[in-house]
Parts: sequence; C-alpha cells; structure tokens
Amino acid sequence: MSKPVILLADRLSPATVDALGSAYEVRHCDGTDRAELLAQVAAADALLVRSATRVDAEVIAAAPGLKVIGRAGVGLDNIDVPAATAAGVLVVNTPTANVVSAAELTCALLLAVARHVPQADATLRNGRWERGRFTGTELSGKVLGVVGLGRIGLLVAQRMAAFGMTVIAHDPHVAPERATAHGIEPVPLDDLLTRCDFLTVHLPKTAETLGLIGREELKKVKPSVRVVNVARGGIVDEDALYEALTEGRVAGAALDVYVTEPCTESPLFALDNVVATPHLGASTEEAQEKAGVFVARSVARALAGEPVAEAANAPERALSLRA
Ligand SMILES: NC(=O)C1=CN([C@@H]2O[C@H](COP(=O)(O)OP(=O)(O)OC[C@H]3O[C@@H](n4cnc5c(N)ncnc54)[C@H](O)[C@@H]3O)[C@@H](O)[C@H]2O)C=CC1
Ligand SMILES: O=C(O)CCC(=O)C(=O)O
Repeated sequence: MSKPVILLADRLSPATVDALGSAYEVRHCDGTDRAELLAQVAAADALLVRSATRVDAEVIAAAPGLKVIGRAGVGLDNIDVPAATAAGVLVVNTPTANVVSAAELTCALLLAVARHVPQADATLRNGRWERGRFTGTELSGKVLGVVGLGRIGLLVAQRMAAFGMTVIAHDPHVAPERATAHGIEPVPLDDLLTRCDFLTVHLPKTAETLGLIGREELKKVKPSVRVVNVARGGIVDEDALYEALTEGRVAGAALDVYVTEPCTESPLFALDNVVATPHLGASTEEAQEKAGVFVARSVARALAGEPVAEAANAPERALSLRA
C-alpha cells in the first residue's frame, strides 16, 4: 500500500522530516511557485507551510485528497481557513513554537530603533565615525504601549519591564486582571496612543486589526514615539506611518513585516529613522525546530484520525473531517 504523501511547500527545519518518520512519503516543492504548488498538491494528503506559501481556495480545490494543512508558526492569514473547513480539511498551527523568538526580535528592534544600531553600524562600515549623529534615547523610565496582550505581547512586556519600562496594554479580549497580575496597566487604545513612548503591536491580521494603527491613530501619538511591528504588515498602516515619520509626528519605526512580502522596495526603507528586517521574527534554530516538530506531530495525529488540540478549525470535528 502506498504511503500518505506529505508535501512541504516552504523551507522547514530538517527536524520536521525526522519527526514525521518513515510512515509517509515526504515531498518538497516551492510553494511560492504557483504552478508547481498546484501540480504537487494534487497528490498530497497533508500540506506543510510557513508564512510564504499562500494556501487559498484554489490550492485547496486542487487537492482532492488533502486532509490536513499544517502551519509551522502562529499566523494563519496565509491560509483560507473557511475554505479548508468547507472542504473538510483540518488546519493546524504551532501557537507556542516561535513566540519567544518573535518576542526577542521585538525587544531587539525596540533597542535598535532607540539607539540607531543598524544606521550607526552601516555608517561605520562606510568609513565614517559619526558619534554626534546617533544620539539615542533610553528605554528605562519610558512607557511601552503593547497592543495585543497575547503570548508574544506578554513576553515582550515582561522582558521590557526588566529594562525599567512602564508597560501599558490594550487588548479587549484579555481580562484586565490578567494584565495587572503581570504589572501591566490595561488601557483603552486612545489612552495607550497618547501615553506611550514606544508602541508595539502583537495582533493577528484580521479584518478588525488591519489598519488598526492608521492615520487617525498616528495623529494621537507623541512626536517622540517609536513604533514597532513584528506582527503583520498593514496592522500599522504603511502609508500613514511613512507620512507620520516624514512629517515628524513619529520619531522612528522598526518593521519586520510588510503588507506585501517579499518586500524589497518601500519608501520606508529610504528613511533614516526606520529599521527593517525581512520577516525574521521566527527565524531562529530553536523556533524552527519546535515549529517543525510540533507541526509534524499534529499532522501525524490528524492523518491517524486522532483529535488535534492545535487545530484552528473544527477541532471537535477532527475525526469526521476527510477520512
Ligand atoms: N514576525 C514574525 O515572524 C511573527 C509574527 N507573528 C504574528 O504575531 C501575531 C501575534 O502572535 P501571538 O501573540 O502568539 O498571538 P495570540 O493569539 O497569543 O495574541 C494575539 C492577541 O491579540 C489580541 N487582539 C485581537 N484583536 C485585537 C484588537 N483589535 N485589539 C487589541 N488586541 C487584539 C487577542 O485578544 C490576543 O490576546 C500572530 O498572529 C502573527 O501574525 C507571530 C510569530 C512570528
Ligand atoms: O517564519 C515564519 O514561518 C513566519 C512566522 C510567523 O510570522 C508566524 O508564525 O506567524
């Protein structure tokens, strides 16, 4: 009898294949090559991706034998979960695997934007010793505004509190007592905007969160504020941010994520007060190994018809999804 086919469409840690073991036929493809993905997924029982591969209704329709889509990471915005559910395909992610890495990158960007680290590094490598140009600002004693106090937001809050920051947070879905238990003051979004010296967003990309920090919101912040987005492009509106940065209404920004990815050209990249990384939040050995192993285990359980706790759709129906 032929083995179930598991298609890896993004570059996943080698630990993924090790964790899957020998019970499956593991195939690889470039999920950003649409034609290749559509051709390869036709024979797949399971499809494993990171954030680069777009798994939309067309991909799901092209895969009549597909039983489970495994997302090695947190965000599900590259997967059409309703289309998968309608087709009886389980979607599983790894909600905890990369959150420490994403939080640590956020802290790195907070420090980098406060102290102009990449700009100073680039200047020195170009033979210029410009100490006067790169006077920064301390984090200690400043207010950090966290929008989205989930797993990553809380990890960032805890770490930045150790730098002496006062942390305030806005998250309508988190009980205020949960915030205060961690020494974080829960506040309405408008209060957060007017009070914070550093603003960081840790939200999923949804219809509700897209543009949440937009033109109007950026009119309310202090001109000394630094904005960090390690969540998803567009949660902080890129055009509004560019305007605010160039008009001196925002002092700096650090971005890991962009509306369109890959993103190699943006007016934001031309600004001195912007630090930019190419969606590296989860790019550590530890996060990728965990994401690969966790997603492999969940996919194996799904293919065996067992319930999967990390299922993002209809977990209670896991056993009745495509047999
Ligand atoms: N740059 C990167 O490589 C990475 C980015 N991410 C992104 O970070 C996002 C957050 O991840 P986690 O903290 O693990 O998710 P989480 O689900 O633990 O937390 C998200 C929080 O956002 C809150 N939220 C939702 N709508 C909101 C709104 N309108 N206003 C305020 N709060 C709202 C939720 O209540 C929840 O507490 C992911 O969805 C993903 O898009 C995650 C991992 C790596
Ligand atoms: O590197 C990746 O796989 C993307 C990580 C990410 O953005 C997420 O897990 O939501």
